[in-house]
Amino acid sequence: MLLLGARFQRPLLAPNRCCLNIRCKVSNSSYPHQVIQHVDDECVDFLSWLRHKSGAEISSLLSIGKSNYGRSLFACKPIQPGDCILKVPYSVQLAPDNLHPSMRSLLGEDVGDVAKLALVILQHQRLGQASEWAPYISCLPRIEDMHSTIFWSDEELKMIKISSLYHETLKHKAQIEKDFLSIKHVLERFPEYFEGVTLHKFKHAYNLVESRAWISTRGVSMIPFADFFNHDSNSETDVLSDDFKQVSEVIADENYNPGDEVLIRYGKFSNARLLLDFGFITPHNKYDQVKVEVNVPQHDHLHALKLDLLHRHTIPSLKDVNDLSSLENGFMVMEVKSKSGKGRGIPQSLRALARVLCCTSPEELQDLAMEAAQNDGRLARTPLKNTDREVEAHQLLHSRFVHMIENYNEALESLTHQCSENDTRRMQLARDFLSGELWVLESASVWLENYCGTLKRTGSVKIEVKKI
Ligand SMILES: C[S@@+](CC[C@H](N)C(=O)[O-])C[C@H]1O[C@@H](n2cnc3c(N)ncnc32)[C@H](O)[C@@H]1O
Repeated sequence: MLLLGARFQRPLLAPNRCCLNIRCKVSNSSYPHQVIQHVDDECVDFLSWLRHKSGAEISSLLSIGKSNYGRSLFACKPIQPGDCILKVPYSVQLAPDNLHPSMRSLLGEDVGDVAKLALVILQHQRLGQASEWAPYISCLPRIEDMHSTIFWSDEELKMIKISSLYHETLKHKAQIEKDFLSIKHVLERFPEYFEGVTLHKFKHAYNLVESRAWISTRGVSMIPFADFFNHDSNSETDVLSDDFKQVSEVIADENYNPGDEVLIRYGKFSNARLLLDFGFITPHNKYDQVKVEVNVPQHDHLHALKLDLLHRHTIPSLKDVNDLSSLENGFMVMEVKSKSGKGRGIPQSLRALARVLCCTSPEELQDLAMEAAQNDGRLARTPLKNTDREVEAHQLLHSRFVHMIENYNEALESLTHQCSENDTRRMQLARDFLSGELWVLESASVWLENYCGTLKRTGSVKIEVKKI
């Protein structure tokens, strides 16, 4: 979901999963999506309905059209940085408090806002034209047009089995099933609204919320019209919420010509997150990251000592996935941009773990513990004094990356064979997704190789000490 920026208050922090973070921008070329833009006839009613319902002008600068990304917003007049391009009052946003109190009162505390808002959508879907929200509800995509991995079949999911997204998807599907069980009694209690609502339909409504709602002071909100913005990870524009004026608004951060598609940034999301929540990925995503798991091997004769040392140096207050506290969860690696730079993109905590893994005696571990105590308490954050050991630690990481790269290449190869006859959108998504993760892994592998080579040549870690 999207995270809504706030103007007069700090933005609410997005929990692990959920909602969008609104920003906008258009690509550098002029009229980037103009060729395929056409006025979206289905939405003519929608705009006049929204204006009427809110009693205010929503936007005189944007029009609704279609692009490769589905429904989209285009500049219909010249737009300059600082222009307010859209204002949607809270009164025409859908939130969990739109759920009828008689339904809300039946829900347990464990039922989250996404599930509640999904119920609101299901209710209005059933009401059809009788719903006061019909013009908006009818603009929402059908399940057949949505590609979040939660909708992928087991066969399709196998295509991404190699990535941590596979397990994330299974976990998320299990969560949705749990939520479905928690609201099932409400479905049964109100058959006039929910008869025939299956898990499949609930999942559809659930993902409509996840792919189009913002976290707000009302919990989670669907913001009609604003949710027609598509995503560009390079964009800088936000949707802001003004609790005082009770409106959500978007301020342009650059110039747009009439006909340009206005794109926002939903958040600094990896492709795994985009694919899970929104059903697409962006090529060359600078926020892409890959989960790498490295553990202390069971057969290591210092297994217990190493685990103990690592856990003693875990800082519980840090929930950062790249802290040693997240050992069970792996480490998130991002693209390493320069093969000779500082290796930014590979978490320091992962390199620290590799240094610990390479220790072969209790004394070496003891030295690391003492060094940590003399510094900021963090373990193995500087290169090992013993250059051979430092090289060994990074070679260990390098071999882990090489292994993953081989597996990714194999997975991609098998997809290429499968795709020749029966290419589908999801296969293409799987291929692009895995290629993006492979790119990240290769960049890290090249850096590690270079680091080890330099260390071996110079026989010293002096330069690197400065870099870290
Ligand atoms: C908030 S909605 C945006 C409006 C949407 N295009 C529609 O037709 O209603 C988010 C959805 O738009 C599509 N989308 C947004 N940005 C995209 C992009 N950069 N590439 C591909 N699809 C995108 C995805 O289907 C996503 O789930």
